[in-house]
Amino acid sequence: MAELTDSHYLGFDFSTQQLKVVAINGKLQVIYQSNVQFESDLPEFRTQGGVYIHVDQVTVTSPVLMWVKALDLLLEKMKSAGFDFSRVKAVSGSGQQHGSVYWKKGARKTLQCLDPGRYLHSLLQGRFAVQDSPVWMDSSTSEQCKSLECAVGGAQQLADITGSRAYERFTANQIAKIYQFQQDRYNETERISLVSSFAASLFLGDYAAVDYSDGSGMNLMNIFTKKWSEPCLKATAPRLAEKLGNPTPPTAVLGSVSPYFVKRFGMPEDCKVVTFTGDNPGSLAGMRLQEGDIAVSLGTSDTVFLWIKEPRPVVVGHIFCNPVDCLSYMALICYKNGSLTRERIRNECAGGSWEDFSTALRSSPMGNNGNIGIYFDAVEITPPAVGIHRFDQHDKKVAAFTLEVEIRALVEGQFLAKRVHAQKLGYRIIKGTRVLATGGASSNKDILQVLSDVFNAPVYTIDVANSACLGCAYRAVHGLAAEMGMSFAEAVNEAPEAQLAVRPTPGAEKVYGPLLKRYAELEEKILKHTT
Ligand SMILES: Nc1ncnc2c1ncn2[C@@H]1O[C@H](COP(=O)(O)OP(=O)(O)O)[C@@H](O)[C@H]1O
Ligand SMILES: O=C(CO)[C@@H](O)[C@H](O)COP(=O)(O)O
Repeated sequence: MAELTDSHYLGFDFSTQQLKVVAINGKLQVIYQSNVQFESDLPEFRTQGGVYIHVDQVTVTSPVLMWVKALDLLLEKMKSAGFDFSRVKAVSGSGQQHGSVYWKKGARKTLQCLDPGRYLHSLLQGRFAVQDSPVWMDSSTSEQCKSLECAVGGAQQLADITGSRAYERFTANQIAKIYQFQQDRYNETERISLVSSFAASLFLGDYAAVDYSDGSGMNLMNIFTKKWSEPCLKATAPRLAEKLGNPTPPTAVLGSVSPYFVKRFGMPEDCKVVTFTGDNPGSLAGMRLQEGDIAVSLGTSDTVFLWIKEPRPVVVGHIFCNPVDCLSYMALICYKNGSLTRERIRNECAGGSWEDFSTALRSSPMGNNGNIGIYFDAVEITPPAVGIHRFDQHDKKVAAFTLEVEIRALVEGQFLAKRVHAQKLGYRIIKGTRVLATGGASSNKDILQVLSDVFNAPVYTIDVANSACLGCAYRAVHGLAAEMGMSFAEAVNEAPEAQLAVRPTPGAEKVYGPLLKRYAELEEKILKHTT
């Protein structure tokens, strides 16, 4: 038993607004958590919530060195807090999906001989061909999307290969844009990483492979053969396969940590680096999602995801390889207007207070007296539309709502969209369905109550709001166990179960049934006017 509590496993998450870490012991108990906020802890990079929104409003990037410096800061913070690195048996992690990092020729050598007397950010300065990495919030690559779909015979054909039609934020389209507009930078690039494999490379002291699950968010990998698709590579940029390396199973042990971490932080020489993955796949692991459950992540982006066995890619949403079971898949729908839109409405309608935002939700009726709001501050992903759309009970467009109605309309509209789209993907809410909620906003019970009412299902949460970090700490444990043939479920069997947070209010289905139908029709109408 002592052996179990003595061993430590780390899970990192390089997400949009912050870098977070969770440490667990061999009994899967959380023993440490910390984070570094990009905007407030690293003000020298002058990001807004970790990103730069460019003047065209559609190009969105993050400075790659900020992520490196955040890791320096977080590790120093852990050291000052007395965290015992010498007990760490394995490290894994996740990153915001789709974002890409361009390592300059020669960077591999630098990674292989990092001087433990210096910070990573000073060692890696000048080692990137592109300083500002395109991230998932970018929607500037419509042209590249069109030509990728055209090259493989259409949107459905691309989905049949890669699990998704072409999306602006997907890495192939971002790489194509860099090749077309910054060819010298592309030519200077020795390796292209995802945010997840970039982070793994820092720990490994060498280029880390892209895993199947995060690799599914690139429009480049065949999700069935788990190899790069030749037609997609060819349509994106020349000599791309050699810059990507081969994809690897998410459970693979990549090697031991770089001597940098042994000498600087006292990690054991045989501490393993388990493949890093995307943050949503990481959350699937953290929530120990089971078939039949539906997960709703309320982070910077909102996402809905499911565990599926038989993938049937369509042109709505995405199919990714499953991060914990190579024979399964996960379906995912992503929304750009998540927490940032809730924050805007909180600031405008509740004086910047989540408490007052919650009071407004509690004091307004389910169904909002028939008022529906659709709030796309930025061009949405599902559906690709923009603007603020308010409708009264007769579906008549109105210019404004009262403050309380506006707050409820936003939250109800966001959850109606999720249920409508999940059902379009084939998901059915049945008796016994559990909604598992995670992400920053899942700490808000009043938001969860609306989620539970709209889905007419109980909502469960886990103790750690950052399920991606926790999931990656679990994945670190499993990485070692998988080498002995153990499944993920077996490896984390003892982990705490998700807890019931809220149950649906009686009568909810009667209220939201008709609203779901109206929401779907109104969204169709908006989309018709957009395209
Ligand atoms: N009490 C709350 N109610 C609603 N939203 C909240 C609350 N606390 C935090 N949040 C939201 O959580 C978001 C961050 O979520 P998180 O999952 O940590 O994001 P990411 O992983 O993308 O960095 C913030 O942008 C904030 O709007
Ligand atoms: O684009 C997607 C998923 O397809 C996003 O969900 C990103 O993975 C960003 O994650 P958060 O930082 O919002 O958790």
